[in-house]
Amino acid sequence: PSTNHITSRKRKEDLEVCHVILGELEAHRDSWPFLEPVDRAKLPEYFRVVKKPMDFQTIRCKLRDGRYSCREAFASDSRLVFSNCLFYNEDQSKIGMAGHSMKNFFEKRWSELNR
Ligand SMILES: Cn1cc(C(=O)NCCN2CCCC2)ccc1=O
Repeated sequence: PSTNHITSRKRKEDLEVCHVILGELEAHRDSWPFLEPVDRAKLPEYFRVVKKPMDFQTIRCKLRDGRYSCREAFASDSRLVFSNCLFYNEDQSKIGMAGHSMKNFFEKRWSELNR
């Protein structure tokens, strides 16, 4: 039995699931609004209302830097991308529809890989 939060093998398995899902999110046709942080210069008001901005590039860097302790921390940041989007954008807007599409895709794949 390991002493740390999760065994190194479990941690490795956790991170593999995250790499698989993140790759699929980045490759998805509806990922375009989420690939990079919202541009503070173009949309300053975004940062006045969205308290915790998040995007796939930031998640990729955190994953690469070993800053996710477990797969649930990765899932939490992924869900933050979608909740920010649905908070800021109308459902029927192009970005709002992309947010719904990507959220549904994420939750389906997350449940499949965690069954
Ligand atoms: C997630 N999200 C993104 C934006 C946005 O403008 N992203 C830039 C999208 N562009 C497409 C091609 C280059 C960049 C606005 C509101 C929002 O909630």
